[in-house]
Amino acid sequence: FTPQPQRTDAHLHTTQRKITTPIPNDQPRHSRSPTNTLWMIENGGSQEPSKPQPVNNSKYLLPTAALVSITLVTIAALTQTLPGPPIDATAPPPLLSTLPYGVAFSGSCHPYSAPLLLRDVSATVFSIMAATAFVKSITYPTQRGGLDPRDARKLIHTLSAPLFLCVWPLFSHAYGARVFAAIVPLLNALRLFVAGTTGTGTGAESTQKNLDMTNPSPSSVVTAGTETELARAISRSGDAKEALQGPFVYVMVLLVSTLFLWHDTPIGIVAVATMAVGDGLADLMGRRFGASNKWSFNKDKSVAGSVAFVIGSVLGSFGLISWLVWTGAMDPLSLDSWDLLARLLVIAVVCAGVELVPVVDDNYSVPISAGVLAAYLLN
Ligand SMILES: Nc1ccn([C@@H]2O[C@H](COP(=O)(O)OP(=O)(O)OP(=O)(O)O)[C@@H](O)[C@H]2O)c(=O)n1
Ligand SMILES: C/C(=C\CO)CCC[C@H](C)CCC[C@H](C)CCCC(C)C
Repeated sequence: FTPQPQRTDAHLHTTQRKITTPIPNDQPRHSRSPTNTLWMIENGGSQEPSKPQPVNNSKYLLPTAALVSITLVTIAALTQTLPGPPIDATAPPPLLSTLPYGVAFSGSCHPYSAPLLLRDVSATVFSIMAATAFVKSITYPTQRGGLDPRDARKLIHTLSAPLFLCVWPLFSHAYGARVFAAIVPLLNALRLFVAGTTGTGTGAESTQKNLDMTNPSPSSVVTAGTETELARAISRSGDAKEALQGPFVYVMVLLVSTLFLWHDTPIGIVAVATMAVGDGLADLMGRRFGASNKWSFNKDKSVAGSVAFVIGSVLGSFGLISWLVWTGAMDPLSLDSWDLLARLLVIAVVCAGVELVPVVDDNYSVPISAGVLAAYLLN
């Protein structure tokens, strides 16, 4: 018990004392910091501990960033900087078409018409709202102890990207539609960046850090915004800074695949499905059924997890390719279904091996390996 110097502050009309109590290790993760610093704020001398009410000052981040990005891309489309539908629909226009003034390079696209623009803006707004609602549907129960954070992290990992690719048919056939779609992973990358860099850490840490009563300005009060909730729900250790690791790489892979591969080719689809569904199911199934069948060369991972990886990758890739072809978003491949499944199986088995390599971050190695193999075997 270390009483702080008595201080009253006209601004706060309170005094405070710091009580540090060690927390046993069997306590829930979020309270298992080395010391659970509990700030007691005495209001008028009462000894009742009271937690500061968090101020969500990041709730305007997502809508503001969404409005700015959609406005900028719309202006690009209206000024013909962003190209519309390819003139020769049988041949995808060159990559340069998506770059600013790229249509001048290729000359192979119509202008962005108003109906196409309205469709792509609407699809973007819907996807942003759906992404926020989907993530919230997992972080909300996790924040209240209804879901193990490790399962929450992997459920979001497994489902986010496939669900995003499932809404791709909502976007138009304009070449620039991929730039609108790329706004969705870009905004989530921004959310993760803000959560990981604003030091909103775990419960005690953020309380201690943000309740700096030497500077009782509103900005020093805990900012428990949705970004903090998101970062804690997808963090293995409870440290919000983890949002800048696996999760950030995941959405950047999704951004690059959307912007530069889109559904012109199966390469990005296979890379994303292998990263999301394959690696996600490997974790979820491996942690449950892998205890007795660990690999001899990598005791952290199991045969059960690798089998789940292969099955998830094949079914995820095949399912998403089939969906995009069936909805007309993607041209049919020149392979029949069994040939496609066989090639996807080869890609999945090789990537399952890559996932077992302990010295490389599988958030990079798996999608890159899947994309290179898909370019060779499917394109
Ligand atoms: N082939 C695999 C892959 C994973 N696992 C199980 O899932 C856990 C987490 O797997 P990992 O890929 O290491 O996930 P993280 O690295 O924690 O998550 P991320 O890839 O998102 O960073 C492993 O400890 C193991 O219990 C497994 O049994 N077999
Ligand atoms: C926890 C993650 C990886 C760790 O291995 C994944 C983080 C995912 C982001 C928090 C949210 C990504 C949302 C997608 C870009 C869009 C989904 C849209 C869809 C319609 C639900």
